[in-house]
Amino acid sequence: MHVARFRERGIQIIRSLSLTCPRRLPSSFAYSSSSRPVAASEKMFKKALQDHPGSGTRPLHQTDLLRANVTAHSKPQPQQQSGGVKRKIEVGESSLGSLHNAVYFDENDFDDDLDLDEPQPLIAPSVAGSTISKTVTYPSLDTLSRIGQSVYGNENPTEVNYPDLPPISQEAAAPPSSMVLPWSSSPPSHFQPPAKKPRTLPWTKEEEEPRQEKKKSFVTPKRSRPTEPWNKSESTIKAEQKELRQEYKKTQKVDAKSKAQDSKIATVFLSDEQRAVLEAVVDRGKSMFFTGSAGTGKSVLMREIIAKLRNTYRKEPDRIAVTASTGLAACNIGGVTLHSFAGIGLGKEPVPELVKKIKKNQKARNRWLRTKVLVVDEVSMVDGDLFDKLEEIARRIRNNGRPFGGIQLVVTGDFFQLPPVPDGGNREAKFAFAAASWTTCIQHTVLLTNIFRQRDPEFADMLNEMRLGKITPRTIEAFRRLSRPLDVKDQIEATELFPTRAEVDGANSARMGRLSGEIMKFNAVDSGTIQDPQHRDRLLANCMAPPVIQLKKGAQVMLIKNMENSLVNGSIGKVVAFMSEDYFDSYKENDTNFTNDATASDDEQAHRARKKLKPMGYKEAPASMARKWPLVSFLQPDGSERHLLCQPETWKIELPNGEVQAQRQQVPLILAWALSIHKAQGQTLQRVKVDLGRVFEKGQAYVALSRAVSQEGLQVTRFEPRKVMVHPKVVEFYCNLITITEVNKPKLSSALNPDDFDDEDF
Ligand SMILES: Nc1ncnc2c1ncn2[C@@H]1O[C@H](COP(=O)(O)OP(=O)(O)OP(=O)(O)O)[C@@H](O)[C@H]1O
Ligand SMILES: [Mg+2]
Repeated sequence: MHVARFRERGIQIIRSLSLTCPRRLPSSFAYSSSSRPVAASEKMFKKALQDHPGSGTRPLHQTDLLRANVTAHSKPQPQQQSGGVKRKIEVGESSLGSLHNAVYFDENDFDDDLDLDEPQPLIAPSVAGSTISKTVTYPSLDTLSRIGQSVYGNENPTEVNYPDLPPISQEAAAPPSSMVLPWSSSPPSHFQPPAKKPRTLPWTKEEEEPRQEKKKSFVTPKRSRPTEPWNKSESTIKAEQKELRQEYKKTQKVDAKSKAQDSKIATVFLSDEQRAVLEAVVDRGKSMFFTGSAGTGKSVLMREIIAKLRNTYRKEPDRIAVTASTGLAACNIGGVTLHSFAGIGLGKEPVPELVKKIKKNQKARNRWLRTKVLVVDEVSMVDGDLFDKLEEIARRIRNNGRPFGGIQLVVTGDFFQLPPVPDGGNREAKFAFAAASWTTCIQHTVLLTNIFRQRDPEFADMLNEMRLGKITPRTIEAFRRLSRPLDVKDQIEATELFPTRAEVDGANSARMGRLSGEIMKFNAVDSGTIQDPQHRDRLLANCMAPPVIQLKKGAQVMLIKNMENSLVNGSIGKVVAFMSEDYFDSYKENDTNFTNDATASDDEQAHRARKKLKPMGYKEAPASMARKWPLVSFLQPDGSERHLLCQPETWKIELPNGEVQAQRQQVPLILAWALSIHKAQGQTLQRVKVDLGRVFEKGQAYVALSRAVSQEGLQVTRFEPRKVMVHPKVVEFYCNLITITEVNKPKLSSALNPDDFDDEDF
């Protein structure tokens, strides 16, 4: 229904602010793809063979390179490639890891490259190129499979001293956070012995179930049995690292398997404007920036684009580089930071030095050479100077004078949200759109306008006013009215958002302290190809999943992985028990045997439950298998509960070639009484409480408030219009966007006229 409503509100596609076509470039940019890189690669290869005559590889001939070019050009979006990379793929054994060992490149081998490959100084592409004015036509709606891959990691026993059985007494959790469980709600049939049939997943039959059956449902994601111990020996770790280096190959094999898992995520029907972007990127290979208010489905669209691109390049996964401005954003989309992709460290040095640095690093150099599509998420936090540096690096390393060295850019974000982090100096943040090369690299800019997160148009308009920094007195009043406490009828409290981590930690530990009951500690298992523990820890510091999480029964938690259509990243719930997977299976089938008895202790209840279950065929798992995991009750928008046994999931920091630099296995939960605004960016929350008193950054107030789905679910305290800070350059950028395209002029130009931003209302 809301789709129809949004259609009424109109679709506005903005066709580029100054759309510069890279086709007509100065002749110095029309670099021919063939001779120099080929010569360079052959020389390097010969040198490698001389240095390591026993490597047993055959030399690469011109025909190989020709064939490589033909292969590359037969792809849907052909781009010029340096022959230097094909050498690495086609020589020697099939595995990239073993090839790396066999060909033996080390840093010094590339000293020659500096002479060979250093291109003539390239002049930045002219902005005054020809202008594309391509009309985007909308396709009809279609079913698209949604991604949101859940990767089930292996489970390993920790050293945690777990209690024997799930603590289920109501007393154990101090009011008001404890949850009253509807233990006796099951029909008598649930007293029957567990059916001896293979485990089925509740969501697959959800449609057929009568409505009342939905009241409470149990979910155990399908997962493999534990295959490796929690504590690993050194040799196991080494073997695992070797395995990870070759994982990109395995990824191919398990493709079908992971697709099956994805199917539990509901299919998303992209809106017309989302589909238009998807087609322009995937089918026509356009470099695009798509933007829009919070909740317009940018992330959903980006996930869809990545899935489609990965499918297009399924035989060469390293052609797609998935990156984001910050570690947190990168971890959320399974990519790496832009810095990490580029191999530039902090990237403070001038471009020639950075180019030398990259050329000495074979892996980084290959990434630049192999990449055909560079995805950049949360671009509002990318520094403009960094963008320019990367653009020049791309041209130099790839010996290709086209914008960004001919790499297709797929960029998203909302510049009204969090800005680039200042680099410590006095320099004011420079946005990516202010980069000299921005307009040359981005062929189309699309403004998404359908807001999905807030279905109430009045609330969506209030937030849009806030986004633009132009708040009417009526909206100010409406926000001030939201200072009342939320009317909450169940056990899930509003998540408080704070600007600083210290405030978040303080709020969460205060709430944990009020709960009685045993603390359960879950340690993450980290691994990856990066062996230096400090380096790995630095990378994983940005992971949504913490290294250690302490939980108690009654703790409010947020799910940080997409599990299936109604249990997604951002779902809020309460821990109701801790139990093993086997125990959960019995619990699922016989939940009335676990009926809550306020007078009995946890141990007594568990003993009773066991006694009842024994004659029904329940066998207690051996101690090694009996690891206990948090059982979380998630409240669904329709008021029903879903119980999920939260077993460890995997987060990866993965380079485009499939190399997993670092990975973390941890239960997919974080404490959610309080959350930092930074961590909340990108989330959709049903109940939010925001105190704007300490907000200090431009865009911060907007990010915080726009997480809410409705006014009923939002409490705002200390609302002051001056807390709603908007960067004037961002306003100007979006004004130009509208002025140039003149799409939907009457509606949007009145909302975004630059003269409106004189602060008269403040
Ligand atoms: N085509 C669609 N159909 C239905 N729901 C959608 C669609 N696209 C997005 N949504 C839903 O809208 C909500 C917001 O989407 P998403 O997080 O992608 O927005 P966003 O633009 O990335 O927001 P933000 O700027 O805050 O990160 C999510 O709950 C998502 O599931
Ligand atoms: Mg997003």
